[in-house]
Amino acid sequence: MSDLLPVLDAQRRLLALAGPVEAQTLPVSQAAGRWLADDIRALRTQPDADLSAMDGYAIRFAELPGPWELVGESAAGSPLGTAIAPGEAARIFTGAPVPGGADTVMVQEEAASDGKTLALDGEGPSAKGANIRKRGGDFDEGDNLLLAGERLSPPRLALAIAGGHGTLPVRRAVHVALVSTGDELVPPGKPTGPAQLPASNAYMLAAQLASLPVEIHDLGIVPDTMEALAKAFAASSKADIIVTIGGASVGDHDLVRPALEEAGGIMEFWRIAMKPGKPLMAGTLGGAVVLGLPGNPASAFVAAKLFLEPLVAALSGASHPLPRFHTAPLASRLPAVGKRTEYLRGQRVGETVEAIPQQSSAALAALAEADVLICRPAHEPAAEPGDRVDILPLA
Ligand SMILES: Nc1nc2c(c(=O)[nH]1)N[C@H]1C(S)=C(S)[C@@H](COP(=O)(O)OP(=O)(O)OC[C@H]3O[C@@H](n4cnc5c(N)ncnc54)[C@H](O)[C@@H]3O)O[C@H]1N2
Ligand code: MOO
Repeated sequence: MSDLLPVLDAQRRLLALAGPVEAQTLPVSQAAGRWLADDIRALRTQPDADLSAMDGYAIRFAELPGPWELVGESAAGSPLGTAIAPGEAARIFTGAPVPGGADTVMVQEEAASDGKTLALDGEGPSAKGANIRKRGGDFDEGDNLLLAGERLSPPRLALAIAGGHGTLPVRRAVHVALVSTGDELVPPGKPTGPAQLPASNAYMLAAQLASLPVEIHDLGIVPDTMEALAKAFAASSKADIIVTIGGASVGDHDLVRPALEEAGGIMEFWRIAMKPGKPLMAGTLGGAVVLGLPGNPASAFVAAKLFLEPLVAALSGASHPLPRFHTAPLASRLPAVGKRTEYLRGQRVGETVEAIPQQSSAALAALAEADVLICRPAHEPAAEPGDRVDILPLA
């Protein structure tokens, strides 16, 4: 077991195997969720004028409590056009430019007006400039709004558009080939004999990647023969990432590593100090990164969370591709950890978390119940109720 690679070392070695895919320019309507390939500067100032933050009246603060003569209105998109003179006020709406001469907006709830004249009817604005969003209060033209390597979250996408951009430089979608290996596997919905089971992992992995910018090529089920695996590798050689599922361990039918080498690929590392997911393998084949995931469903899921999702993010240009752990207090005791870091399938109980009793890496029913992974580093002593543990929320 001494040759098992610590998880963080393995993650770093994996992410070092390939750089980001090429950049492309996409219309903003297609750029959500992509990672930026360049910094984004503001092409305009926002707001580009002093705007009213409320519905009310534009006045001079020094003239409070009025009365004023009403001389017109300023609405969002159609400004008053002239400045107000002393003794004058203008009707104004949220988002409308404040007319010249005015320096304050009085909210309509604190005003009395017959449409021609206006007077204070309440406390009134507390200071000069009240209820006005100053020009450039959000950002100024030329400001650096976003950095290369940041992901276009919904607010960041909106910020880039507000900054004047109609297209954005992003990384293209990452092409991921999925290869399910095993003579026992049967396509979904087909009858199974006692020695068979439905091939579920590729669908789980595709769903795990669904929120990332990927194009999935599912090569289906490949029998446990060198020829079949060699054909699958050849068919997926244009992918950025080739994911094999199963056949990663040490049995006589675990052929992924020899088949990769036979196909001209290079194995970079194999076997990680993690539970589940130990037999994970990484390598390269031409320009593709090959990730060999274990076949057990919980092993494949956890290995994909810790390795495949970060690899996709790194190839997509992410500056911080590794998952971010949180902490939560334990609801119940956990035993001391052995030589492999454990990723326990867990559930939230109020503010606390607890491990599901069934931790077999073959148990899909238990995996499907989990809403967190509880991370317990190798060699940690037992943890008591209330102790904080690292968790990775699952959607
Ligand atoms: N002597 C040893 N045996 C095993 C070791 C070891 O170190 N020494 N490691 C064990 C661990 S840990 C794991 S995890 C498994 C992983 O083995 P493989 O990656 O070779 O996976 P398979 O044997 O092909 O399959 C394991 C299990 O998962 C099922 N499976 C496979 N593919 C799918 C799929 N696409 N969808 C659903 N289920 C799938 C398969 O039928 C098996 O039941 O090895 C241990 N053995
Ligand atoms: O690593 Mo295996 O994934 O422990 O069952």
